[in-house]
Amino acid sequence: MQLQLTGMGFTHAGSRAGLAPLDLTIAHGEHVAIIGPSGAGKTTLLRLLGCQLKPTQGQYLLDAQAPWQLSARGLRELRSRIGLIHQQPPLPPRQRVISAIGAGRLGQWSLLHSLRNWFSPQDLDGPRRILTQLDISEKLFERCDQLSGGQLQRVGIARVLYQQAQLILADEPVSAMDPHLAQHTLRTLTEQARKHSATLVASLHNVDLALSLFPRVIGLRDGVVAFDLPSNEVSPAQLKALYANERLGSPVPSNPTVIHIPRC
Ligand SMILES: Nc1ncnc2c1ncn2[C@@H]1O[C@H](COP(=O)(O)OP(=O)(O)OP(=O)(O)O)[C@@H](O)[C@H]1O
Repeated sequence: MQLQLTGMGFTHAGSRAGLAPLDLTIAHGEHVAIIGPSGAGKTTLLRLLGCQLKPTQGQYLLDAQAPWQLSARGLRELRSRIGLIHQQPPLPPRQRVISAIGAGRLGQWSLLHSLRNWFSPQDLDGPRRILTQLDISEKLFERCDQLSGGQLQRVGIARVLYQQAQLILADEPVSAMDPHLAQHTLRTLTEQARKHSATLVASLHNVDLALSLFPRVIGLRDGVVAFDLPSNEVSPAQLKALYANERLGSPVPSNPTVIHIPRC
């Protein structure tokens, strides 16, 4: 999907925080990482892109359609093409992993097929294949509340990959994983998104992963775009300025890329 923002901004109700008006175009199939300090507006931007929040200013077009001018049914159809990956996937605790992944296609199935799937999962191979790619296939029949945070995050990713979303919006998708697992998982996500020509926008606190796995990186600070560059053009000085924290003094490392993960 293609995303086009023109002077699009957002202010949270009862607060002055949000997102300053911005112009941004993300091409069909493009992969973009959003980085920036806590409170910069990364989640707010992703929620706007996913049509969960309505902009308070400007225009947002998704594949040349204005989502908020669509009928309720049109908006539902549009949302069914968007896959949201949450830092803490909102999966029912007692639900089995197989059902949680299958639910990714609920918006595409008939009522009858959904009901059948509710009682007995109709497709085992698809979810199992994706879980294998994410190195967690042994959890196919486990309950979601028996998984660790990192395992649950992988189930959330598997659900969106199974959905075959055309736009994937990932908010800190690997934050609960150790560095090597985070790299493997994010690499799998980007490879699968590329294979299906899905547009991918992900917020990440791990700058190394953002720079190594995403060709374009947007730095956000205080609701304002600080830079929007090819990842190989982002300089240490720009990263240092992005994460500078005047209130906490100077914990900013001279080289802010904290975890060094080999690029394979
Ligand atoms: N529902 C809300 N009502 C009022 N203000 C909000 C709301 N949600 C977020 N904010 C404010 O909007 C700003 C941006 O928040 P947001 O969650 O988008 O930041 P973030 O970059 O995702 O942060 P983090 O990295 O900590 O997740 C913050 O100042 C936050 O306090």
